[in-house]
Amino acid sequence: MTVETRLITESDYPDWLRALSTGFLRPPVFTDEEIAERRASMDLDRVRGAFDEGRCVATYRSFPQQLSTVGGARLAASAVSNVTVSPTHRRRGLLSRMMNAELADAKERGERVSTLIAAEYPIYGRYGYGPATTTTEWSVDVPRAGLDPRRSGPDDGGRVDLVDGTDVRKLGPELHQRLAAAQHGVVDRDELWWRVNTGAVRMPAFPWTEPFYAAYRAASGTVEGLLTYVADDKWGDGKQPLNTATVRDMIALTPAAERALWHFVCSIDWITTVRSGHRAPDDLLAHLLPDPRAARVVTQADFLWLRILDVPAVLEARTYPTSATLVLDVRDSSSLAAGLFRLDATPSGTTCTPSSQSPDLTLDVRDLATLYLGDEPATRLAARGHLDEHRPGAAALADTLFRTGRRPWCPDVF
Ligand SMILES: CC(=O)SCCNC(=O)CCNC(=O)[C@H](O)C(C)(C)COP(=O)(O)OP(=O)(O)OC[C@H]1O[C@@H](n2cnc3c(N)ncnc32)[C@H](O)[C@@H]1OP(=O)(O)O
Repeated sequence: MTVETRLITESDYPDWLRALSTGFLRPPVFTDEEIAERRASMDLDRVRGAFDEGRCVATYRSFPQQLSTVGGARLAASAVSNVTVSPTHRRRGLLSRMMNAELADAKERGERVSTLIAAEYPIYGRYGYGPATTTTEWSVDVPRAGLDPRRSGPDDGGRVDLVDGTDVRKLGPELHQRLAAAQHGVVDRDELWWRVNTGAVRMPAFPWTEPFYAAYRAASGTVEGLLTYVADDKWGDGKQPLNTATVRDMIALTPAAERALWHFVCSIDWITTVRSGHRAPDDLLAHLLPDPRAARVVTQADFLWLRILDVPAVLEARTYPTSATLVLDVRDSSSLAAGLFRLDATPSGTTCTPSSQSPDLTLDVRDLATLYLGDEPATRLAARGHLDEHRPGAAALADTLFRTGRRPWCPDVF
């Protein structure tokens, strides 16, 4: 049986969407309106499929993305999404064919990294991707948190106001730009993201529940935070409220905003549980509660995966807290990014160039991805057997160079 993998054409698109839903175990039916809406957001030059006797049996898409690195610079990324192979055609190498073609194209286009959110951990390491951020979700037992039940609002001169989706579409993009400049690991959100996530565009495959939105304004009058949450209207047999508030999105540009919005959602009458949604592992939430043990971690897992395509460009793009030199031997089974590189880092600027010196550290390109945004120290990678140290102290030096004060965080699934 010959199965062809290729970029799709306009006429393939409805069948491609059907295959995508089939692979994600969602009902494979679409209205004409949904087909048109989804088609408008896709650049067919970056949409691949596999075809068997004319029927689409695998899907794969990439789109241009900006990834915030340490220090606030944005890296041109190729974001990979919509990866499926129909259950009739699994484990015949279709994903590998589409992935290898797309990574070569991304490198050719000059994209520095490829990014994705992995459905399952074992899939993408073989293609040079490594987990680069961690996601944490907390469940807060509100009655145990110890917040003052008489609390009526922020005590810092700021205020929290309920707003609507139109306000969020106006306020959100600028707040998100500021978040992206301050927080490494953040990926950009386009206009469609804001429309879909405020209900302005609705897709039958993703039933919409209108959420509540709240904005925090500092005493200066500047909006510094936005919160989106839903509640489930649950009551106990004894007529006690047992509502869970689930946070869909929270942007907090300052610790004051973070504090005000967490305290707000944990103080809403009838809410006895708060689910935090995808947060950074070092989110302040637990420690903003008088009793931090009221916040229990319910999810802790890898989140954003990175595939470095251009080692010098990527290493030069981020900032480093101190001056040091390291020679890295980067291994890459596909040869897209392999090489020996000398990193001369300083707080005011960094160069990374091919080198012929003997290496201080050897690591696979996927482990460089895990090191890159500062989520995992080099010494821990060495302890796990993922990094070889050739010069004593080199791994500890890499810790100093790559670690960051706050952990990287990617708020979005894509
Ligand atoms: C970014 C995203 O979109 S994440 C979403 C990914 N999609 C899904 O999880 C949907 C359900 N799963 C699928 O559609 C498919 O199983 C896919 C896309 C994950 C894999 O597609 P396949 O065509 O079966 O993969 P392919 O045959 O190219 O496999 C390549 C290698 O990866 C391995 N592999 C593939 N999928 C998995 C998996 N889920 N777990 C472990 N190993 C896997 C294969 O065994 C093979 O290993 P080998 O090189 O040692 O022989």
